[in-house]
Amino acid sequence: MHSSTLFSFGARYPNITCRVSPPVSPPVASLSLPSSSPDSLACSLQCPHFQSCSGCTHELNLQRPAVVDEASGFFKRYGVEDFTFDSCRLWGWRCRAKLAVRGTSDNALIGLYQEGTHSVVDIPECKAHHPNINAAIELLREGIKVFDVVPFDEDQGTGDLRYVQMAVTTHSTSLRAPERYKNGKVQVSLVWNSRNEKSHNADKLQALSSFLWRKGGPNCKFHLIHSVWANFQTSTNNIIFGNRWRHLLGERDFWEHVGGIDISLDPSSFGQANTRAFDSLLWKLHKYVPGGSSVADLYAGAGVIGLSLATSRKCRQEHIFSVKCIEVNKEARLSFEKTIQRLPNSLNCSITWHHADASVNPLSWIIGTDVVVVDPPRRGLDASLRQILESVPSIEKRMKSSSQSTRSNAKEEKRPWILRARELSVQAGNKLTPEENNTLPQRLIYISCGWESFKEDCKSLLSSRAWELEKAHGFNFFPGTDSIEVLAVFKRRVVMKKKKKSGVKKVGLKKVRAK
Ligand SMILES: C[S@@+](CC[C@H](N)C(=O)[O-])C[C@H]1O[C@@H](n2cnc3c(N)ncnc32)[C@H](O)[C@@H]1O
Repeated sequence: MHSSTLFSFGARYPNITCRVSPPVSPPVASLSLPSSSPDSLACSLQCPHFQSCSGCTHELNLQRPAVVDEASGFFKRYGVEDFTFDSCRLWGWRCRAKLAVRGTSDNALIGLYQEGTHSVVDIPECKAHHPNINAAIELLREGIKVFDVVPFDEDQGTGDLRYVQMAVTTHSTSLRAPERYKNGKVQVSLVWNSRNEKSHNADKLQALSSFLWRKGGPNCKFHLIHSVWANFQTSTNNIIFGNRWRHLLGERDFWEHVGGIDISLDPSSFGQANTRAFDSLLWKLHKYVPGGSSVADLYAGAGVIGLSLATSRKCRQEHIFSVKCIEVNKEARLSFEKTIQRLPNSLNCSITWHHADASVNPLSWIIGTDVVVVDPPRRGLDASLRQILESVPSIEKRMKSSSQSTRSNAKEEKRPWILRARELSVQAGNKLTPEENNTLPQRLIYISCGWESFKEDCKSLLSSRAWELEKAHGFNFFPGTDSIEVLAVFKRRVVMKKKKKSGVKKVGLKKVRAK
């Protein structure tokens, strides 16, 4: 029997309830719905901006993007028969949005680019956004008008406000659990077209942020705004954020609760847009990391995956666990440092975060671990890391045959990038970093938001014969698109030892016979 998931969403959304049966058995393909079936209409986007906005590409069957069938077939070919897909929340799932601000102060356009253009489409009724993001956008629009804030003009490089990032926190322990999601509060980051807060248009920035706080802050009937930040960016390229951030109003720290831990996310660090789906993925992930493992979390961001694993119950029972997080964006360190302050004191585990590029000498990060978790950007694994993962059996063989341990090599480490990464590391947990040993991972967990690059990486890893696929799960991280998040579990391939040709015995036998 299939278990069912019930979806519904609040007042601003079409009053639709959609019942979905996750395909466990019979196989996924046989459960796919024809595109015109009543179910596919029931789970349709119903967004007035569909087609003009580039955010969503698929209007029907939100509960089951077409790529799920492809993924199911792909995994089946590689031996995983029981691929599962978690449909998650279908509307109002996006808790983090970066939106361009263009047009005029009287008629500001706040939204995404039209596909293939630099024309911004206003999306006040976006069905993917958490409803409070839409409410905050309306407040912002009003403020832009009242204070004559000039939206950015890309051609001229003029104007005040370039982009806005809206991030929703649903972590409010003063509310009952079912109330928390819909009462999420919005952290607003205004990307201001100036070098700093002393520029000529700074008074408008102050006025706009005070307006947002006055109209949406804690003294309002509905407390909508969590905080207001400014980011200063004057560059002419397409990079959204500049390097300078200023906290203007409201709470400085932004907390969310996923995978069993409170996580702090600064506006400058990477955060998953679909908070609830990410939570489901993390709980599933816990199952695949045995207690007592040493884990490398590569492409770690603020270390959410590694820290969630470190606090999983298994770890606390077994008391031997280490987690190394490797991340190239140094801004994420601050969020990691705040998050570890809320971890349980009793955590008997070594946890480190390293500011490093996982593609540079990747062996140094995976050596001494049992489990490697990778969560790369959409483009997939860096080639150097993939090659090292594929060479794990031969490296292991070489290490076994060599009497010199890599640990003694590590003592004399002189490579500047490794030394720099060690200097910039942060340590947490009651345990000191365990002595490095020469173990190499037995399990690889690949979390992917880029299906096409994942397929290539997966085929390459499997054809190296170092790994085999054990399990695979999909999560509906981006309803309205044909993208999914994949959690794939690989284990080291067991190489059957060839039977020794018993040459000597045969010779012996022959000899016996000869006698
Ligand atoms: C998809 S995000 C995942 C972040 C984190 N695992 C999470 O769920 O919050 C990918 C992360 O990889 C980082 N990254 C990209 N290239 C990297 C590299 N070569 N080495 C280390 N980190 C990298 C990015 O800065 C980003 O934080």
